[in-house]
Amino acid sequence: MLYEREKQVAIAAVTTAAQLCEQVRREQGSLAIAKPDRTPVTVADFGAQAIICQALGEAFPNDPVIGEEDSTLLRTQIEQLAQVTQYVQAYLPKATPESVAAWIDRGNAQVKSRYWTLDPIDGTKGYIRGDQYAIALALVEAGELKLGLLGCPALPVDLTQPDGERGVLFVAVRGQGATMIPLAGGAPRPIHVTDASEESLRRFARSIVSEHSNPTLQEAVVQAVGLTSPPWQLDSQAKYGVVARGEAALYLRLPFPITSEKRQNTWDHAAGVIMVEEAGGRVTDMYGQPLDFSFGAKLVNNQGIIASNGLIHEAVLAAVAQMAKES
Ligand SMILES: Nc1ncnc2c1ncn2[C@@H]1O[C@H](COP(=O)(O)O)[C@@H](OP(=O)(O)O)[C@H]1O
Ligand SMILES: [Mg+2]
Ligand SMILES: [Mg+2]
Ligand SMILES: [Mg+2]
Repeated sequence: MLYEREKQVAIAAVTTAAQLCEQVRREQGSLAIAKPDRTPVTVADFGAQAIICQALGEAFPNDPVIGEEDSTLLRTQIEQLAQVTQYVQAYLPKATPESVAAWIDRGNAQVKSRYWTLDPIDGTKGYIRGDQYAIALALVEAGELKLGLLGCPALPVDLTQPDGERGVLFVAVRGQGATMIPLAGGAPRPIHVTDASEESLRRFARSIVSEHSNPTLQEAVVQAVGLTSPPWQLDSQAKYGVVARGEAALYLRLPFPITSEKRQNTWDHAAGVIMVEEAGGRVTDMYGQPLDFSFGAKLVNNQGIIASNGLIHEAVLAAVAQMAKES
């Protein structure tokens, strides 16, 4: 099978990173430090990036990784660097503060035709709050997504059973479909988007942090296309997983204001996009253009995200175009 080795290395690395994140959350709770842009980062973000970059570096030494974190801030925080090193040593006993910082910085490479993109914790604010987060890893070749993984340690296997089993790993390979595997171990199960024929599935997914998108406009759009059930509000790319496995018909992430020039980070979307596509859905920007992953860190050619079951995509695009004209 194509990408079999990449898939196995990535599954092992993301699973290990998920264990590290859960252990740090149990032991450190909401502890975080602020980055220069004032967004939070934790010992677990750094530890997960170190674990995954080390594994990718060993298996695919020529592949660059474009990751969210770097070691600049961590190198000035001796205590936190020591803690990250200690957590990483549970899996890599020879790790030192210097090697941990170097593994983290493997995630700041220059983009090449083939590259990996990594968000060691997507939804850090959710992670700190005790809610959803995802470890997101994807492989891009010549601008096309080939492999995507979303480790979601806190996501219920079934969203309607919030007290049931938690912890899933979503895996998608181009042309081979999307699957969900219990993080505790078990067989992969194929997943598919919903046909949204049942009232209960006429739901959409949105961020909890309202500043990350445009909730007012999004509400108007979903009303216009008849997604009248209350939304799933989730941090992180778990939203893409929920669309891919058919629990929501749509994930909308429209910019605020709608004319904003800000661009999305590649690592906030790559793994989620291939998950929805391989589950039978469709993902475009708010103008209906495919997302262009050929640039590296930013989706410079795209604005806004629409990830749907495919069936309602054109109706959503039309509603967004109408709202954008009016606003
Ligand atoms: N003003 C903004 N607009 C859009 N995305 C933003 C944003 N500020 C932060 N983000 C991104 O939103 C991500 C979380 O998204 P969500 O709201 O879906 O959970 C963050 O990922 P990290 O948590 O990895 O930093 C961050 O990259
Ligand atoms: Mg992110
Ligand atoms: Mg992150
Ligand atoms: Mg962040």
